[in-house]
Formats: sequence, C-alpha cells, structure tokens
Amino acid sequence: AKMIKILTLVLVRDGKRILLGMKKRGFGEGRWNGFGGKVEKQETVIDGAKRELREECGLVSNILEKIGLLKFEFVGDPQLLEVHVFTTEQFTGTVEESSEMRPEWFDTTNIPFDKMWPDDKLWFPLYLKGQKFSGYFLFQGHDNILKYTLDEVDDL
Ligand SMILES: CNc1cc(N2CCOCC2)nc(N)n1
Repeated sequence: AKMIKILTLVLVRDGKRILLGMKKRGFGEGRWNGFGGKVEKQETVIDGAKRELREECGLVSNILEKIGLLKFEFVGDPQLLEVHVFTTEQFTGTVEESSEMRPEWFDTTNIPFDKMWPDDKLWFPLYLKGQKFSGYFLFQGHDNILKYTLDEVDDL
C-alpha cells in the first residue's frame, strides 16, 4: 500500500501577473513554484493551504479556488504525493520573503518553466485558460518524467 502525503500549492494572481516563489531549501530547492506544503493532522486541506501561503510569502487569502489535483510518484520511493492546487485573486497583506521562499511577480506570458518542476509546463497552460485539471506523473529523480496522464475535469 502506498503511503500518501497530502500537500498544497497556491497560485496567486493579480490580473496578468502571477506570484511565484524561489524555493530556498528542501524539496524543490532552486525552483520557482506556487506556495504550499504539508497539511497538518488537525487542519483541513484548505486551511493548510492558507497557512502555507501566509507563512511562505506573507499574503492572507480567505478565498482559494480549487483548480487542480496532481499526483506524483518517484521511482524507488513508496510515497505518493497528492498535491491540491488552488488559485486566488483576492488577498491582503504585503509580499515578503520567508526562510522558505523568495517571492517575485511574473507576467503570465513569461513564466520561468526552465527553472520550475518539469510537470508545470504541462499543466500550467490548462490553469491559465481557466480549465480545472487532474494529473498523474511518474518521475525518475527530480528532473525526468517517465510517463504521465493529464485530464481536464469539470469538478474537483
Ligand atoms: C513533483 N512536481 C511538483 C511538486 C510540487 N510540489 C510538491 C511540494 O509541495 C508543493 C508542490 N509542485 C509542482 N509544481 N510540481
């Protein structure tokens, strides 16, 4: 039986701009990504997403829209990652760097896919056209996708 780890990922939009964070250490270090991480035992997925958003970039949002579900397996690793993806355009606070993340605004026409997880270039286009998605990716190491499935879905 696969151990499943529940994680979150929040994409912050301001019109044509998207806020991404450069991961400064740990899993995904050196890559731009949305904000997120582990869901604690005592919290819901959405509360975990809001907590990580605030901890990692200082923004507070009460309105997160569920837009995707991504499942990741890594060859030789029994753990399956289940990433619940959210987006928000309504937030307060000021963006600030944290120990985990260095935030920066990007134009959605200029997303730094070459310095992001390789799956992002596959599902971001669905996200940017407002389409909900559900995907599974089998990784070999952190750079190579051996196989994947990615479907547009109507509800999550
Ligand atoms: C393996 N490919 C991934 C993983 C990932 N995250 C895992 C850690 O929690 C935050 C989201 N995020 C993206 N875009 N791609």
